[in-house]
Amino acid sequence: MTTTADIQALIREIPDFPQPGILFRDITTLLKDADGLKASIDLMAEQAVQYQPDCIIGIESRGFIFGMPLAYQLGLSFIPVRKPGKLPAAVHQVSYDLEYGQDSLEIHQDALQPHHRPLIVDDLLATGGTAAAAAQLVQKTGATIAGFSFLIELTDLPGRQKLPEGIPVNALISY
Ligand SMILES: O=P(O)(O)OC[C@H]1O[C@H](OP(=O)(O)OP(=O)(O)O)[C@H](O)[C@@H]1O
Ligand SMILES: Nc1ncnc2[nH]cnc12
Repeated sequence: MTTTADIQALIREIPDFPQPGILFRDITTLLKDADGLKASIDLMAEQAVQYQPDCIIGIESRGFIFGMPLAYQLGLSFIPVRKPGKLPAAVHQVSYDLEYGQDSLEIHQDALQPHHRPLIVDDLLATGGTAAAAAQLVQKTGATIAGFSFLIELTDLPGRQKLPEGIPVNALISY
């Protein structure tokens, strides 16, 4: 059986990427291990089901890697939250700060209805700027966020504090 400790051991650390002072948690070494990849999705799905989501939101781009298989495994639909200029129909947009820069995210205005309960999925929670922006996008649609699901949380950064209060947050692995 592949455990969370096994999964953690497959994640590579790259110092000073993409800029000095950042310790980059590289998931490509996990993704190229078939057992590690399967266990990551299985364990995230087992955990996420308790939030009773009715659809999955994946945040471009690493959030797609985990969000889509999670949606497939749980039998749910998938909604992409994308970087600016990629979605073709009318969008909501939110700007946010990253651990290393600034960016914007967009969602199609008709992606969610107010009765929906999306689970927001990403590979990693650092400062929380990205996930908080995705949450703001969901709020613009009137839907209720069921929870947040991450593979990795960097606990020395105040990511959780940036997320809306009272909504469950889970990460498989903490550093
Ligand atoms: O909690 P935060 O400080 O916002 O950082 C976390 C975000 O940073 C990374 O994405 P990045 O913007 O590097 O894009 P990518 O997924 O396309 O690599 C990561 O995949 C998260 O989405
Ligand atoms: N330290 C980090 N490692 C990998 N991805 C990240 N995204 C934001 N911070 C990161």
